[in-house]
Amino acid sequence: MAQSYFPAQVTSPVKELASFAGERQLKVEDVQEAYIEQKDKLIDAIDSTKSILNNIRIFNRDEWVVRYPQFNEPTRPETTKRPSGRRSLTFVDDPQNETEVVLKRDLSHSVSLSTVVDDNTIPAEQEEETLLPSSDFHVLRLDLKLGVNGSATSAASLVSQLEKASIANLLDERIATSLSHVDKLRLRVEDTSSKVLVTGDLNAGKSTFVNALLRREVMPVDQQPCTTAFCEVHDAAENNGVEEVHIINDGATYDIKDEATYTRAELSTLEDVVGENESSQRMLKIYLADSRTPSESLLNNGVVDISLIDAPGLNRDSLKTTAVFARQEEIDVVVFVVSSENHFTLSARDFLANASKEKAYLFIVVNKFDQIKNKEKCKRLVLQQIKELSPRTHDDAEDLVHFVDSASALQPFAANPAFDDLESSLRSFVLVKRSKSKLQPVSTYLNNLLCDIELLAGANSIVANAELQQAQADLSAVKPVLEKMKKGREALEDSLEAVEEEGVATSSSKTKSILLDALERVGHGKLGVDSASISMPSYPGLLRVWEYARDVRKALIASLDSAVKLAENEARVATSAGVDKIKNLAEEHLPEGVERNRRVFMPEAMFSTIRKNGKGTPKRRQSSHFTGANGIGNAVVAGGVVGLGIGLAQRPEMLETTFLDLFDVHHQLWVHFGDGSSSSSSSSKEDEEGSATALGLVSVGVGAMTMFGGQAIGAKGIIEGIIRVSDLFGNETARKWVAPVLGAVAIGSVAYIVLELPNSIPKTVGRRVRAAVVSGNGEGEEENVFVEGHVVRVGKETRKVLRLASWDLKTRFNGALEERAAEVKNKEESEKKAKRANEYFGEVGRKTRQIRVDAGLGIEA
Ligand SMILES: Nc1nc2c(ncn2[C@@H]2O[C@H](COP(=O)(O)OP(=O)(O)OP(=O)(O)O)[C@@H](O)[C@H]2O)c(=O)[nH]1
Repeated sequence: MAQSYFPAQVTSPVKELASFAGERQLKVEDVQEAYIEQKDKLIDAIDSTKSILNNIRIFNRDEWVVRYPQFNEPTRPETTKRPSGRRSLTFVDDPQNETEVVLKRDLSHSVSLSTVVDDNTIPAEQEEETLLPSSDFHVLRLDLKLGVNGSATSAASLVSQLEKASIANLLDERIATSLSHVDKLRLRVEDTSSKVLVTGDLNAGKSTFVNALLRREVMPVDQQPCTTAFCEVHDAAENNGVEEVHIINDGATYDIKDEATYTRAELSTLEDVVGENESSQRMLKIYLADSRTPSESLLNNGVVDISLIDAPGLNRDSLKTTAVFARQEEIDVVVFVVSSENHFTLSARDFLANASKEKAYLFIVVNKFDQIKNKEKCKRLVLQQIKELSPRTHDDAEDLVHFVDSASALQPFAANPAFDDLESSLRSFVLVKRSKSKLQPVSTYLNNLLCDIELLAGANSIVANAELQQAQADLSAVKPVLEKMKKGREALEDSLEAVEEEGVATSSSKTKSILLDALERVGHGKLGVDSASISMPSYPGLLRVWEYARDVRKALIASLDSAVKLAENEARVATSAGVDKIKNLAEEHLPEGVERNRRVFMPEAMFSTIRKNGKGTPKRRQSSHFTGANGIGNAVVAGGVVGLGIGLAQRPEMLETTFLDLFDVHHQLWVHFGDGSSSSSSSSKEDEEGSATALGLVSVGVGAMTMFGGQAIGAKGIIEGIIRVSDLFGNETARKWVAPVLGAVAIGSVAYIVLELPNSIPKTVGRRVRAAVVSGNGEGEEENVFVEGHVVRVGKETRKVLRLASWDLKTRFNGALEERAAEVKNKEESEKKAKRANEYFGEVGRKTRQIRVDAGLGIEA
């Protein structure tokens, strides 16, 4: 079949000619059809390949850094159970990361690449197969040489040192080069021109033969050897249908569009032109209109634009030029004309010997056969000579050696089957030759290129798939964490707020109850708290009543301070509990891998406003409730506490003992002569009960007398007492009784007072101490500044600590949340990218294979 003109593989010239012999019976039309079909397929394949390559470049630039794979011998020895062709696939930018693959060769010489699961127990047939055409690159290979001391190290060792992006750039450049080559190939495939060089001995009838092929007497024919110019005959269609001669100017490269490169001449003047250029081996372009149908015409055959070159006859001068000419790549076929009368001359032998080395495609026309009488003998002799000169031509002599009479072929209506056979053979030969010389190299290059693309796509598919799986695995790990965090965020914030509020509430309420209780007790002359370190002084006797009052005051005040400390300790406990809760919340809400707050809460650092630096200079305290896990630094020294009545024992005014600590005149009067509305507190009620007798009153008046044993009392106090008493007894009757009554009362009172002092002093002092820390608002409403102040202070301190811990957790949580969100976003992008790349390369692989199938390149459908 015609198809066999285009075998998939390049065969040896001998085989080619043999195949040509087998196709002898083929009609020219079949050959033409097959040629056109193959040409169109190749053009389509070239266009599709170009589009794929351009697309890969864009994809490489915009979406995915295309990786360049390399295959090495396996690092592990192959087991007998394993299929052969095991290779380790690595990428040059990442040579350490090996993937084991199996390359299988099937009958169509394709190679399959199997992704191998590392587990040896998995049977080979379960392996997922990706068809790949080859194990190595042909066209897209990055052939880099690195010269070290004159020796080149392997390309692989160089590229492995390169960055992923650099390799992608190198690959891009390689693709660009390949694309421009493909463009050239396209031009080559599209170029339908084919040159047939007609040469031979002097006067062998070359011009006559060319004229016979053209069925026109165009080339000058002479008995004398004359032609020295190379006359290249083209279809006039190439010259806008105009028949004329273009004489190429000396030194110019002919370009039909550039008139400066040639001189025009009328076709009718060709003989003269040839004559004029006899001495110079000039090149003439002759444009001829061939009126015959494409199936008849050689020049205008509808498939290939054949141009015939009538070369000068071979002699010592022209031999070299013609030989060089014949070697040119654009010469598809050399037709050698030999006169049957003369056989092969020395020059002819020389030329043929060389040409058969260079060009296997020789077509031999033994001309002037009509002149030979003993035709068989002649044939035998000529073939014998051909056998010696070009055995391959001799092997295919039936097609390649023709014995004709060119002169008679020009005669109209004269049957010339030998010449017709020659012409038909020549046309087929030109086409077959053309497909070999033009289409086959293009097919081979394109096939190699497509195999490379397929390999590249397959390897990148593997990477993309691995990255996709990695991204999906990462996502399935990190996404639920993010979701949980997002969902838990509000709950965490609420919990933190609750912990803070609860801590503050507990601290505050404890403080309030402890201090109220303590105040209550102090108000009754008892120690605010039971403390081993504080005790009420024992009564030292009347004469040291002043010291007693002072010691009682000290003790009571100290007990209040102690109560404050107790409250603070309770707050510490509550705060610690809160901090622990926050820690638990951290465990509950912070994802793994997020560093927990490693600072340790130091409850003792609470309620200290000053810490000392190394030099002992007081310094404002910063957030030092927490210290580093190592405990270094941040040591907090509980220092003096000031403000809000804190550290009462250190406030001199609180420790000042006055006369009123012994006899609280104001209190007594207020109790008895006040408006009675001061019973808001239970303590004042008790005061009332305890002193609602005249004795209390009298004690005011005479109490001053007891002072002599102690500190001096101001005269004001005494006079005040006397005046009050005299006021009471202002009338006559009273005056009469006053002395004895007064005397009796005084004696009784003094006795009572003296006896009562150990009890009354603590109460008086306690009441006064209480009153000093609890201030009234002037409207009878008592505002417990002491308690409220401490409640606020303790609450604030608790809140400060808990808020700091909450803030820390929130910051960590939000940081971790943002990190996870960014990670998820990142992984989602990777997933998308890998997915897209996986699909893309899969599609490239499929398309590439389809192109090869469609163009009949290497693989069958
Ligand atoms: N009888 C006969 N004469 C031929 C045949 N072919 C050519 N001639 C004659 O041979 C002579 C030379 O023919 P050309 O065609 O000029 O030969 P050529 O090889 O072109 O000559 P150069 O280019 O000068 O070497 C002419 O007189 C032709 O008529 C043929 O087949 N039979």
